[in-house]
Amino acid sequence: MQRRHSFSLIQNQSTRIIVLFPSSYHIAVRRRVEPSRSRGRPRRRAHTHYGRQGSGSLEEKKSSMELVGRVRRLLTQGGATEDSDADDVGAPIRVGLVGASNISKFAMINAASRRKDVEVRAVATRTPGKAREFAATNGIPVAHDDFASLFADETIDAVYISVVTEEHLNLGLQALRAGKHVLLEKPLALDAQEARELRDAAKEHNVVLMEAMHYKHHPALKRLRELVETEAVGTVQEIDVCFAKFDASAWGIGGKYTPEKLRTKMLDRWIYCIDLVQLLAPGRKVKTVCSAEDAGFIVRGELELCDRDDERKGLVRATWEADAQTVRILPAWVATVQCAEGKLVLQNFNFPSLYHRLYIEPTNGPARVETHYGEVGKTTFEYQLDAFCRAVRERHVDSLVPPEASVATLEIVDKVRAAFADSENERKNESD
Ligand SMILES: NC(=O)C1=CN([C@@H]2O[C@H](COP(=O)(O)OP(=O)(O)OC[C@H]3O[C@@H](n4cnc5c(N)ncnc54)[C@H](OP(=O)(O)O)[C@@H]3O)[C@@H](O)[C@H]2O)C=CC1
Ligand SMILES: O=C1OC[C@@H](O)[C@H](O)[C@H]1O
Repeated sequence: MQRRHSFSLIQNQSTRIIVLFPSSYHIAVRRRVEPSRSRGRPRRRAHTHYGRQGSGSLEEKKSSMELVGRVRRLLTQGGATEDSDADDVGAPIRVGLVGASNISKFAMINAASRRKDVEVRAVATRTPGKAREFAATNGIPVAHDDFASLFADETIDAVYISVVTEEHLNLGLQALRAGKHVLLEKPLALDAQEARELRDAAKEHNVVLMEAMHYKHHPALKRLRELVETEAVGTVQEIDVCFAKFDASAWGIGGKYTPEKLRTKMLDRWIYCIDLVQLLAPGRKVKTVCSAEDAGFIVRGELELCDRDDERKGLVRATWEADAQTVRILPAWVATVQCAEGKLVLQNFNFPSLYHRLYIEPTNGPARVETHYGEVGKTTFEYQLDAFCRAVRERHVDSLVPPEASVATLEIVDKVRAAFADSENERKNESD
């Protein structure tokens, strides 16, 4: 294949070349990483994936316009169409926002505006006045200056919590105990024990608890799972996930994180890597954390996953890396699944509704590329809201996102954290 590089960056100690050509969705990522300190083996293969070639054709222009339409749909409110959701499901679900966050605009306000069966009725913030301002800007009828009065509001059926992760347990428990259904931003909690407490409270109060892992509900992810499950290119051998996005604060722009804050900030990104590994290798348990390294804005890990019943059968190696420090124009959110008879690559697994490419590359056969946008432009958050509404109406959370899955993911996170500590100690000992 002929390569066209429109933009490239060579960056940082771990050698990374990023090539981007957003107007034609041409994103290439090449990574070459030094051998792992702990095992002396290369942590990653270098790999490159190129989208469609060329630019300027009618088809290119059409797809650029489609991209613009998808971005607009994410950023704006819109009316419910005639055939949009459940007219006959009875009264709308009345939602309260816990936190006046940016993400709540996309994940709840804009998503709800496109359906008739959800009403965003109230918002609460801890900072007096902020809720009123947010309500006025976003057309929300009720504003509360504290969370307790939102939880006590009997006109609210469900809440969407999108405040800092450190507060998920506290506010999640208050909401569940008040009998509200809860859509709780990812990561569900800081660790597995907190997640278990939330899961148990939801059960006790017979309400729905769903983690807002929006990406999972998109058709592109469903297709990737189907290809894995049907062994389209053989059994899974290795899963490699990269979640990388520039963060200004990593460079001291717009405020610096404290070391504590940095840890949760990065967890809020690398949780996706572990979550995706879980999604693609369901029912497996972590046999070993081969290596794990937390270097602030770059967090890496390597796991061995084994079948629950038979450790010799189907060992899968999973590697992942989250990076907020590399300068990049577009995020690199890439999942690579190496199978016995080929490879599957999903570019932009995190926001597939904006753009994505799914590469299917059999070892002995022609490679192909697929896209799965589902309903034109429908965002990952709209798919997520479909699932949440279904869960509320049926009192049953989708098999993609039950609280057990969040607990299982955080159990792996806890193991990885323990390995971080080991690798830090190892490094200290080496330098002494
Ligand atoms: N699904 C997705 O794509 C995304 C999800 N997220 C998730 O959303 C959540 C919030 O993200 P983040 O970027 O940290 O949001 P922000 O730092 O923007 O905070 C959002 C809200 O949190 C409130 N807040 C901050 N600290 C506290 C506290 N101690 N107690 C109560 N409220 C508090 C802020 O209130 P105030 O203004 O009054 O300080 C603000 O309303 C996280 O769980 C994150 O993982 C974030 C981005 C994207
Ligand atoms: O959930 C997220 O996805 C997008 C990221 O930019 C953000 O930091 C994270 O919270």
